[in-house]
Amino acid sequence: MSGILFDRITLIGIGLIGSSIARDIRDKGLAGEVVISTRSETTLKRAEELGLGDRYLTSAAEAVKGADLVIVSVPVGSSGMVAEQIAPHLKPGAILTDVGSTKASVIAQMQPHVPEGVHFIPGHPLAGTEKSGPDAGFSGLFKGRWCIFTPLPDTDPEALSRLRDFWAALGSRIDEMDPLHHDKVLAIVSHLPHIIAYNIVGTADDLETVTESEVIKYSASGFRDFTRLAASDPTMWRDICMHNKDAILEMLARFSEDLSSLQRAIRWGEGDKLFELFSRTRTIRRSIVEAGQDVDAPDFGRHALDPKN
Ligand SMILES: NC(=O)C1=CN([C@@H]2O[C@H](COP(=O)(O)OP(=O)(O)OC[C@H]3O[C@@H](n4cnc5c(N)ncnc54)[C@H](O)[C@@H]3O)[C@@H](O)[C@H]2O)C=CC1
Ligand SMILES: O=C(O)C(=O)Cc1ccc(O)cc1
Repeated sequence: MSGILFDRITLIGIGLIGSSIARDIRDKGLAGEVVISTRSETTLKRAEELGLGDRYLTSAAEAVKGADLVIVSVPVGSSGMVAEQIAPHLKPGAILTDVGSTKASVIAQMQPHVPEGVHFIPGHPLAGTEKSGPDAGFSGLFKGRWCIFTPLPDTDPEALSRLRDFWAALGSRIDEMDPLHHDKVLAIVSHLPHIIAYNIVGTADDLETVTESEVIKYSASGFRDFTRLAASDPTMWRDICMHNKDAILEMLARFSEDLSSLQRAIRWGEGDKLFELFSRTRTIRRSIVEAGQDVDAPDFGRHALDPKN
């Protein structure tokens, strides 16, 4: 138990991320009241069955009334529409935040709707899995993981400090970044790996000389890791690709160049070149493990690797 940080918290979108936040709020007693809104009746009903909040509404506009903290957890392509719906109903002094995987586009979509007196602080917890929906969430998802804020230049320090306290109560480590820089960093560490995974699994699926049953049967190798990422939600990843287009294309150009160089080294039997690259990348992995950011870190890794998930 951490104690009440906000009298009323409204969660818009109750999928993997929204429901994980809801579970932590409930378990740690961080809010006087939790109001949940999502546009699908079925998802809302499921959230109620799971006991994720105190009140459940399909209308986001109704749900934000009187809320001290509003957290938008919807696919990034829907953030502008949600902001437009809720804007006239936000309480003066309220904090409005999001969890979207891209930041410059979310800011461009949401900020024009945010009324004077409401503190809009964009955020992104770097924690998740390939699952989606309210059943996929779990408490402790954010423990030991980074949460990056990309505050706007005139952000109220008091509001920022309250939001930092909230994410700290969920166990997150907190950083701040310029939105465009965030989008570049995430393009290489998160968006490209997913795109590469979608691509390699698609390539395997298209092969004429290797059957689908062979791919499934023998995939207990490197390929298996790619299939986990490639099982991620299509709506979410379509939106990320469309809303972080420039940074992703920049990283893909670099990636393709480096891949061509690797292809050339293999073609010409340049063993030393291959050995040098594979040794360099190995040290990156070691640094990640040493920093506690590998899959065996906190609850995230164990959950994601559990065959039931
Ligand atoms: N899945 C992950 O690993 C991570 C996702 N994110 C970001 O978090 C956000 C949510 O992702 P997930 O929870 O994984 O997705 P999800 O698919 O599990 O849940 C999305 C939720 O948004 C609702 N929704 C969709 N459009 C809506 C609208 N117009 N109005 C109201 N509700 C709407 C859906 O009904 C659902 O409840 C996305 O922006 C994603 O980029 C951030 C970190 C990690
Ligand atoms: O499942 C994985 O490996 C992830 O990388 C989850 C994830 C997806 C999107 C984000 O913006 C942050 C984390």
